[in-house]
Amino acid sequence: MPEKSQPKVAIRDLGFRYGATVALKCITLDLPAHQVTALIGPSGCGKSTLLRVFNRLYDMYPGQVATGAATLDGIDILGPEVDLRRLRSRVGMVFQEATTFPMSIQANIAFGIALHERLTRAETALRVEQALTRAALWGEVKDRLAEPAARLSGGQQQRLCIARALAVKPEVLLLDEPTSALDPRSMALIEELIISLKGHVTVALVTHNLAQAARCSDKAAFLYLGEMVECGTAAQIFTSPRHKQTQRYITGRFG
Ligand SMILES: Nc1ncnc2c1ncn2[C@@H]1O[C@H](COP(=O)(O)OP(=O)(O)OP(=O)(O)O)[C@@H](O)[C@H]1O
Repeated sequence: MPEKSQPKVAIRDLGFRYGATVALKCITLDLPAHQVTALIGPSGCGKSTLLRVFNRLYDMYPGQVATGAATLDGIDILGPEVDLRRLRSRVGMVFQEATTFPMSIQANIAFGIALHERLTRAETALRVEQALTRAALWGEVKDRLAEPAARLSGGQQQRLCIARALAVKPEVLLLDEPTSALDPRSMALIEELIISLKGHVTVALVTHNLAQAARCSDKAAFLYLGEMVECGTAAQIFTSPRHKQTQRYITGRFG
C-alpha cells in the first residue's frame, strides 16, 4: 500500500513518440491513490497515449517510445526489467469500444482471471458474480451466463468489459472514453460504478464528456497539443481554471 502522501502513479517529464510523431512532451502528473483523475482535452492532444503509458500498452507496437519517468507505488514502470503481465494485472484497462471475446458471458470474465490467477471453479464463479455485481450487470445476466457475450447490448457489453477488468482486482483502472458509445442509462450506470470505485481503486478516466468528468473525478488534467496545460482538483479546473486555453475548452469554445 502506498503511503497517504505518495501518489499511486507518478509521471515525470514524460515524452512519447510514434516514430517521428511527437505525441507527448514533458508531462508531469500524479494519480493520487484511490481517487479518480480525469484526463481532458481536444481530440489528438494525447489523452489515450498517456493512458497507454500507465500499463505500457504501447510496448506491443514497434517504434512507439516513451521517455522520462513513470512509477507505480514508487517503482519504475518504463524499465526493461518490468514484468508486463504483472503490471497489466495491476493496471487494468477498458476501451472506448467494448472488446468482448467471442465466448460466453461467464467465460469472458473467467478468461481474464485465468491469465493472472489459479482459482478453483467455485472461486471463479464467485469472482465472476462479484465482478458482474460491481459492474451493475449481475441482475441482467445472472440467468444467462452461458450465452454468448455478443448477444448483450452495447451498454451491457461495455459493463461486461468493466467487470472483466475488475475481476482481476486491479489497483489502477484506466478508462478510455468508456461511455462515448453508450445510451444515457448505461452511461449513468457506469458513472455510478466509477464513483463507487473511489476509495478502493485508482482510476484514470479519459472523456470528452466534461459533465461526466466533473461528476466523477476528484482531480483533472487538461492536455493540449501533447502538453499538460493545467492540472488541479476537479472543482478548481471546472469552476475556476487558471489558464485561458482551459477556460476556452471547458466553455466549449474549442475542441
Ligand atoms: N499509432 C499512431 N501512429 C502515429 N501517430 C499516432 C498514433 N496514435 C496516435 N497518434 C498521434 O498522437 C497524437 C495523440 O493521439 P491520442 O490518440 O493520444 O489523442 P487523444 O487526445 O486521445 O485523441 P481523441 O480524443 O481523439 O481520442 C495525435 O496527434 C495522433 O495523431
